[in-house]
Amino acid sequence: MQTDVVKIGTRGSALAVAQAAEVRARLMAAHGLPEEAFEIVVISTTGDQIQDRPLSQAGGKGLFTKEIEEAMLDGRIDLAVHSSKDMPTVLPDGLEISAFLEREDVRDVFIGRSIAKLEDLPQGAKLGTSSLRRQALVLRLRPDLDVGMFRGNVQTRLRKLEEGVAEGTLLALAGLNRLGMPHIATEVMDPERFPPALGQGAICIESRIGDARIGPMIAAIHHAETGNALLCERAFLGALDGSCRTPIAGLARIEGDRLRFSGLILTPDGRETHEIATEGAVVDAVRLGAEAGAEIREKAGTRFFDSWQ
Ligand SMILES: NCc1[nH]cc(CCC(=O)O)c1CC(=O)O
Repeated sequence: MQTDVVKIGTRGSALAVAQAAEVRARLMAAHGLPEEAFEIVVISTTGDQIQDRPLSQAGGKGLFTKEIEEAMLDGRIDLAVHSSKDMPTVLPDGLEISAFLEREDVRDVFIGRSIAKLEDLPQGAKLGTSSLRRQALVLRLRPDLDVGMFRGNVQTRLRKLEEGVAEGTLLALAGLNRLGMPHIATEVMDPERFPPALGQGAICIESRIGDARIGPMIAAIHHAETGNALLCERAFLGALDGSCRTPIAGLARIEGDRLRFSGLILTPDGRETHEIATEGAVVDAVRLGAEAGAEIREKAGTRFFDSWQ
């Protein structure tokens, strides 16, 4: 029954395809289905095509999701697998995030070419990253470093490092774990000093609202604790109207029925930072995140946000 094959849309990078395969494996296990019940459909996005400038300058949100969402609305795919940190807070009409998988390691790692630790790099050393958050966090710790653009998927960036384009780079440990290469990290960053992107380490599944076949299928693999943490983090991000390409960091942690959230916003040069910490009941996840966002906004003032432009 070819028409019943569930089509899973994803970007084409090795990491994205590994994430889609993980979702397929979980759906197979949850529903006792064979691999042939699913097809992984690779879709190229604007974010994948832009290699010559930082994504923060490419304009617009959802650079990694737009083409995939169009395919879902057209019925070419049935569900899409994304990294939560690449997901805008507002989705197109008719689509929703229907599940989160259990979160992987949330931490960033430093990968040094010949020096293992960020703090041991010589004065003025070159560090490559295309993330404004990582740029700002690095400059806060090491204002002397020469932080430059480093685009491309994980493999491309590692090749550039080998070629000596930079002395080091930073990546998410979750991605390295999923690619089976955590050993290339030379330093795991402490999330207190170097907080992750909102949503980091969590795979999410997007689908059509009200899809009677796909909706319940996906609900079976939802991880509630991760879902609640992400509700809080995405509410914080929504209140700041940001995306993963602005210098915002933060993390929600859940213990039992309690949720603790801490968030941080920085100027791109890392010189000015504002922090917020809050805690409350897990059932109030969205309110806690939204209030933290409103509060940090007020703390920082409009001049701070103007400096991002
Ligand atoms: N923006 C690219 C991206 N989106 C998600 C991850 C890592 C995996 C994750 O956070 O779940 C990465 C690569 C990186 O930052 O190292």
